[in-house]
Amino acid sequence: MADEMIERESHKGPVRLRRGHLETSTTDQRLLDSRGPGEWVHTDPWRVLRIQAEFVEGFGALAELGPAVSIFGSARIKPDDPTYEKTRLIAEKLCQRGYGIITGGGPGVMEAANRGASECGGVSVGLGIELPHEQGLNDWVDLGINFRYFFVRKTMFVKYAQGYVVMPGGFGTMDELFEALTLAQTQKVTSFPIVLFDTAYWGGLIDWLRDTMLQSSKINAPDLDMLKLTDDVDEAVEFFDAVAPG
Ligand SMILES: C/C(=C\CNc1ncnc2c1ncn2[C@@H]1O[C@H](COP(=O)(O)O)[C@@H](O)[C@H]1O)CO
Repeated sequence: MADEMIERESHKGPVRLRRGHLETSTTDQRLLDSRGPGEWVHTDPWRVLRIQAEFVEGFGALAELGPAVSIFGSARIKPDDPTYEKTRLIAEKLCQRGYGIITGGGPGVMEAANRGASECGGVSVGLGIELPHEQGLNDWVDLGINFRYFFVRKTMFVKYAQGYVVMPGGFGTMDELFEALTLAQTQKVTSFPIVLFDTAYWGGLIDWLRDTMLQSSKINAPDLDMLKLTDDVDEAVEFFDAVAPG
């Protein structure tokens, strides 16, 4: 009888192992008994798990955030720059209207925005990013998460904000602005108001978008409708009334 010849068998989920396929140790034993070479932690499959873990941490920490506005702008301005005080004021006024403030958690405009929110007693979120020259989160972040991956962090800015305020800034700020414009244009997000604050700084860009990009049919007129260009703190804040909380 064939059955009599089978002395042992083991199961791995739906897989049945007999004779030469039988293993002499358990999965737990193999995990705990050996360290083995460590290069695999630098492989893409392992990175995928780290990326997944970052999404899980971010979604978990921000799930109950409530209405919020993300504020972007230069990491390089100092507190004596007039933009710093304007940013602080915008964050404070948004906070008084019930919005939490989300920033990149760094210095400059980010610090000013977190400061405005924190001093007003509101929700002050900083989504930091691991950089070669570590800056750490600014002192006014009350709920902070440090990300390894830019694209995971950028998902959080969009997902947990009802709109953006974009202060004068450089490449990082432009990246955040144009990602939101692209997501809205392709209808990946709906109703996403964006304030561009400081007409002297952003006016040239708006002119170019309208006179060159739109004029040569690379975008459509409604693509520009969600942008509000202003120098006025109250006007900037009131622009979000269309999506006001409560
Ligand atoms: C270069 C300096 C600090 C870098 N620290 C940053 N920390 C957090 N987030 C940052 C940092 N630098 C850029 N960002 C992101 O991009 C936007 C600002 O970039 P820009 O090029 O200055 O416009 C900002 O909104 C962040 O999300 C200064 O010592």
